Amino acid sequence: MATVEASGSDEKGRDVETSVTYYRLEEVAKRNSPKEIWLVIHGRVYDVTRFLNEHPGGEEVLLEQAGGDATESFEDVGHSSDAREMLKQYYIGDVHPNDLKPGSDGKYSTDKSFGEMTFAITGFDLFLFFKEVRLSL
Ligand code: HEM
Repeated sequence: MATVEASGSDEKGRDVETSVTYYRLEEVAKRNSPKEIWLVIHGRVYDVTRFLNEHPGGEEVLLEQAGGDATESFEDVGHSSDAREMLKQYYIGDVHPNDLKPGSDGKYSTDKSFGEMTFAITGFDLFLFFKEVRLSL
């Protein structure tokens, strides 16, 4: 874990101070039991321990993802904007830059979500390609 602090001024010249805590994936991976559950979603780390009993989708799905990258399963469900807003309450920091890779969409993500995202894009590209071929025959 490392906390980086930065200060500067915004576009209106006001002083701004910010800090972000970085977690290595191996630290996140240890928080994988009902006693303590952390998840990674889009390169951010969330401590969802106190959310376990409140999650409308149940605790089982959170436990399955505990300690790992839940980006794909979070997106697959098609969570509402309310659900995305709720994420803020559980945010504790970002994944350490050394554990992130750039994706083809220009965004950084962990190896796991990167790999799956690349596959999804390739699969869809192929689908479009074959549709195109069929249409042109
Ligand atoms: C901190 C992370 C999460 C938050 C804040 C969250 C929040 C919510 C909320 C508010 C709902 C109600 C429906 C909606 O508003 O979209 C919901 C439903 C659900 N969530 Fe999550 N969720 C999180 C993570 C996950 C993960 C990692 C999974 C993994 C599969 C998951 C699976 C589901 C399912 C299956 C439902 C039920 C959908 C339905 O019955 O229509 N959620 N979640």
